[in-house]
Amino acid sequence: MKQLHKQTSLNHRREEEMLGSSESSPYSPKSIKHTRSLPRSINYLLREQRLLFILVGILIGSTFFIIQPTLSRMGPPEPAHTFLPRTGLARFSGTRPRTGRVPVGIGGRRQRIVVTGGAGFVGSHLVDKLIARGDDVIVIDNFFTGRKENLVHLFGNPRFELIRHDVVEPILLEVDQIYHLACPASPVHYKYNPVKTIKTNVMGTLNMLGLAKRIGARFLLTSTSEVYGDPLEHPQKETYWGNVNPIGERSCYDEGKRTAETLAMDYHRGAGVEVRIARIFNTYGPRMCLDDGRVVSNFVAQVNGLVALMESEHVGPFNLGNPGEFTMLELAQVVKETIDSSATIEYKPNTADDPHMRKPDISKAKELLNWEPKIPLREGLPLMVNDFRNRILNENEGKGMK
Ligand SMILES: O=C(O)[C@H]1O[C@H](OP(=O)(O)OP(=O)(O)OC[C@H]2O[C@@H](n3ccc(=O)[nH]c3=O)[C@H](O)[C@@H]2O)[C@H](O)[C@@H](O)[C@@H]1O
Repeated sequence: MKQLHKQTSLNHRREEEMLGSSESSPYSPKSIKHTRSLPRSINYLLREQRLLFILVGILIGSTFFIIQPTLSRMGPPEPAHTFLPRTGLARFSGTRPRTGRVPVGIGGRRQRIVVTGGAGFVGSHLVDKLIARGDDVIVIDNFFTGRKENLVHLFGNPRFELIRHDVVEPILLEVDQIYHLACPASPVHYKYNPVKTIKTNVMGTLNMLGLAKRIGARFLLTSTSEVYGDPLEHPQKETYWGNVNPIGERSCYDEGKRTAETLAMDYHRGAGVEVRIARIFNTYGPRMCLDDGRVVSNFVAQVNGLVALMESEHVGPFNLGNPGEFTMLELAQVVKETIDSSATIEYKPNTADDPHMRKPDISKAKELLNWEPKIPLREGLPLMVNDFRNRILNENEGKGMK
């Protein structure tokens, strides 16, 4: 009963509302004339000057869109590189404008940079250079051959971060540039676990290229003169395809780096990633592993070449090395003259697949990157040897920090 009563009074109220809206509303006396002749929406617009508001809105909107492009042209030049907000990831469109890149250190904003293998010999010098330039640097290293001592002077610097991580596992970071150096580089180290060396070169490079693609970062690969193998062309230009044994003891490194180059180029062509490829020739200098065992030929000046390449508009590959050629006997002579006159020379059989001669043609780096090595062997060697001596004398060498 109660329910029936409720329903009846509800219907009654609805009827009243309907009547009221069309005939007896005390709130819209002006509209009564129009309601019968015009559709409801037009009637709504005309009522209380809604149309005027709409027209003013359209006028403001179109003024903004006409003026906006002019304003953005008057603003500071936009760097060609896409900078990502710290809070979000963006995808590289593949058609980024290449003009207007502000050279780093000349009024540009500081960059966020990842250096994989940054605790190593070349990597740690590179990190020093980037930090000195004012960038934020994140080092990723699994400390296979790298050492915390190489970076200890940066601990506590708010622009420096160190992450213990193996690049064979993916990692998600937001940065503007990736220098990918992580890889055991000396034969004693890469032959220690050849399968892991290949894995680092393939999976590690894939992961870092994938990251570069995802966040729109520029990616630099440190490849090596080993991609030329035991060269049949001398000196080696970047156009030379090499002579590499695919099944030898050194193949894990040589072929690993060749594959890394292939991956970089495929990400570049296929996914529009901005890649840079450097082929480093044997480098020597302070912080080199004491047991490195590689023949010295270039002081760490290569680091400047890496930065010049990263900031350039050239993909590469670029040979970064010293074209000054010397035999092992000549090198031994320099050591005797500049470091230890009592040193004696021992003759030992060569290791398998060791290249018989190698000499970079660096015309391309000279011309396009304005780079060439500056420190002659006689000056550079004693610097490295002093560093070795200090480290051997230091009781903590190799202990505690690793
Ligand atoms: O001259 C070259 O061709 C080489 O130069 C450097 O190598 P380098 O600094 O001389 O060698 P290391 O001192 O052994 O540095 C390699 C770094 O990579 C790190 N690493 C190695 C292996 C690995 O799986 N993950 C990883 O982070 C090591 O711990 C170390 O810090 C580059 O790191 C190599 O990529 C390049 O091939």
